[in-house]
Amino acid sequence: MCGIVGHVSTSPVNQQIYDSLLLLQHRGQDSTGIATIEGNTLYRVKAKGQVREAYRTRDMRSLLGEVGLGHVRYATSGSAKNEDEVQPFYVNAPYGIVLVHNGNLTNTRELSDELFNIDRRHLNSDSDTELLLNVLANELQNSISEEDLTPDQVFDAVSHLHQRVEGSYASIALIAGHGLLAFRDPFGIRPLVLGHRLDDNGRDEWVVASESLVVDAGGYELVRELAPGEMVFITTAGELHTREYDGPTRLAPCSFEYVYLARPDSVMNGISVYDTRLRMGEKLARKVEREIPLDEIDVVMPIPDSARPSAMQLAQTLGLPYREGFYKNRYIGRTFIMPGQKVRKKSVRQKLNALPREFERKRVLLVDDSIVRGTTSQEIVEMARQAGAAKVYFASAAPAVRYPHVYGINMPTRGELVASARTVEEICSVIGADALVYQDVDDLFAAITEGTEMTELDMSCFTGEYVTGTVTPEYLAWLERTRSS
Ligand SMILES: O=P(O)(O)OC[C@H]1O[C@H](OP(=O)(O)OP(=O)(O)O)[C@H](O)[C@@H]1O
Ligand SMILES: NC(=O)CC[C@H](N)C(=O)O
Ligand SMILES: [Mg+2]
Repeated sequence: MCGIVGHVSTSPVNQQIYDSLLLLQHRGQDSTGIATIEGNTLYRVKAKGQVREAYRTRDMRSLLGEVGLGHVRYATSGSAKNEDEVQPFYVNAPYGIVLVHNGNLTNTRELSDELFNIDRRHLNSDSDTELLLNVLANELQNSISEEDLTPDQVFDAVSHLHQRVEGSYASIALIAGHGLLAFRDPFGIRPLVLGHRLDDNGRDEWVVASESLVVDAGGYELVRELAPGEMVFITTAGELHTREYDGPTRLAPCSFEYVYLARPDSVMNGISVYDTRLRMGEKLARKVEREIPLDEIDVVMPIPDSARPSAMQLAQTLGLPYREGFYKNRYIGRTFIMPGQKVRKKSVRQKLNALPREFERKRVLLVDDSIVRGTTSQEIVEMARQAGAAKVYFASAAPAVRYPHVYGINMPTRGELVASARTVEEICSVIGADALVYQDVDDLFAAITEGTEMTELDMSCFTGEYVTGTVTPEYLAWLERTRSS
């Protein structure tokens, strides 16, 4: 899951994009890029690392114009180390297009073949985003008529793209001399919101972003979430055009956004991420109550940061004391989205430190939002014991992650998942806990959708059922052979 943002403004846009990217940093730490357009000229700066260290003043000054986009990357295709895959990607025809993408395409092999053998396009990286951009460029080239580019021609091109591309994609592109295009895949797997504000002279300004907190922080009004398959085109003059996709669509957003990826102060598909995490805590509390006698738990503790709302609510529901026993070094990023198991393992110890006073002779229930590779839970259980805990129980606000995630979260192989092919007892012994409680799949579904009209979620990493239906055992085996993280 990467973070993407696009701004159509009435004043220079470089600083606004930078500020928005800082707010989306939790969605990707591998690399970042910004592009702007002024007239027919495209400007672009890309760098590895996080937003704060990536851009210099002279880079920012070189980004001219009042329309632009930005990206923070968490690689799911190709490699985090490859500089050629840092987004935004660029093609020079038609017009000059740059594009950013959050998501992961699942028919990359077919697309590569078609683009090379039929469309005669040269691709120079292993990034699925380069494929997405080239499909867009090709379809745009085909839909342009004699007169200059119209929103309808742009929308026709995206409709054709929807027919060719499979997997997940929320995407923003700049078309030089024309405007900003945004679109969401027909299953709405990855998020994308639209915001609006008026400048001091009453002129329209727009923002499109992965999360609503960017809209709030920039002083915009949230217009709405883009519908599955929907396309938005905003001209450089700030005129908004939208079109629904007339092919088949279904809203099945990624449940992992609510569990871990998104910031709790964002609202996704009309659902507050914070509220869902509270409800996860409530439902998990009921399960804990059924599995561990409550008089055997002295204290409930969160694994900072993401588990805090769930742990707090769990403690309150059970009437147990809530304590913070682990302290976090705020200068270390999120460990799960770091590339490579060695660096992830080392970072957990650097990131979290146990406060012995909270552990000595206590029977503690540790709560995390999820257990994926088990990197965090193994280290944490050991740290709790070293700090003097008498018993260490562990509860996960998400169900067991047993299957690869192929829609934009980097867990492509079963082998790396601690819960794959293991029973709960076996996982408990791997992480070294005295008891382990997982949220039930139905309870997670209810925690996210309760009180809403949402009927479907992508929960594939918990259930093995992939919403796009194109993820075959052969594809998963190929993914395992070609990608390990
Ligand atoms: O089982 P694992 O493979 O270790 O993955 C799961 C852990 O990784 C994430 O934390 P992370 O440190 O990335 O971010 P956070 O500070 O937002 O909780 C998540 O919140 C879990 O704690
Ligand atoms: N996490 C994402 O959204 C990744 C986007 C794209 N697949 C990449 O690897 O760069
Ligand atoms: Mg965590």
